[in-house]
Amino acid sequence: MAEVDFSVAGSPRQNAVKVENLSWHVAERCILADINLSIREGERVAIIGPNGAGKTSLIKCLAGLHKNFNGEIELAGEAISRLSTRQVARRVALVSQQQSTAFELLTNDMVRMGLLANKPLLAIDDSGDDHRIVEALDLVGLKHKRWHSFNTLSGGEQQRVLIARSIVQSAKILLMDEPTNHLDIFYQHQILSLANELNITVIFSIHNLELASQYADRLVLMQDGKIIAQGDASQVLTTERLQQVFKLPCQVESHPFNPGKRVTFVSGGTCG
Ligand SMILES: Nc1ncnc2c1ncn2[C@@H]1O[C@H](COP(=O)(O)OP(=O)(O)OP(=O)(O)O)[C@@H](O)[C@H]1O
Repeated sequence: MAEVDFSVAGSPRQNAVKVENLSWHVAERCILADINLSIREGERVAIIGPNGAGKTSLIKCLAGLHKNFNGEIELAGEAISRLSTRQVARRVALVSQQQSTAFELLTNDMVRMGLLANKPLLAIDDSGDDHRIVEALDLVGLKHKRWHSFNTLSGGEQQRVLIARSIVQSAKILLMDEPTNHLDIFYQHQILSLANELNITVIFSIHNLELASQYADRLVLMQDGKIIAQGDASQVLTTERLQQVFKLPCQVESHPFNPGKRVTFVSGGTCG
């Protein structure tokens, strides 16, 4: 299958992320191969693809969680392999799939963790820190839950707290691994709009192709650990390609209410 070229003519913005010839193996198994990707500052990129395609693995590589990869990953022009954990945390915030904590942490504690990218672990909070936590919680509409136990919040509220954490972290790249999982339709839209309103680079993996096309400037389609297409929704979400990747007959149309695509799969059918 031919790879769709993606280029932005005359863009003055520098790359937030540049990935060259990335591969990642576990034991003898190749999980990611031949990954090449350049993401501009402020771009919103959705990583899509079937189960096991390598979306989470790629996001973890970009977050600095997998260190034993081959190839090169640059964050704002610096090779990730030359950055300390704290330096990576100053560049990248990660919202991973919603998880309860083993400890009884308060919402405030979860958000406060974002401050640690920029200050020593045992440093005492000053009034500026306090203000930033409140401001971030206010932005995600959860100031009133500041002193509640994180584990008692709903899935959507927990995701918003993790976004508040990334706001106080002040990273210029937000990575989100399936941020809409377990969320109702309202919160799915709310989380993705909120992320886009931050005006930073946002890279998220997602199964819902319509949300991907609605909220991302660019889609990156993965299959079997490789990028098989990237570009805007019209370039990537073609009937032929989706049928080949998802093994179901489908129809792709312009969405009637937003600039994205409407994709309908026919259940029970077989394809490819
Ligand atoms: N640490 C690991 N050790 C061994 N295999 C792994 C590891 N991490 C990922 N894999 C394997 O790599 C493949 C890709 O996994 P990954 O979680 O990246 O896919 P994904 O596209 O995010 O899938 P999903 O849509 O199901 O979340 C899977 O087959 C998975 O089992």
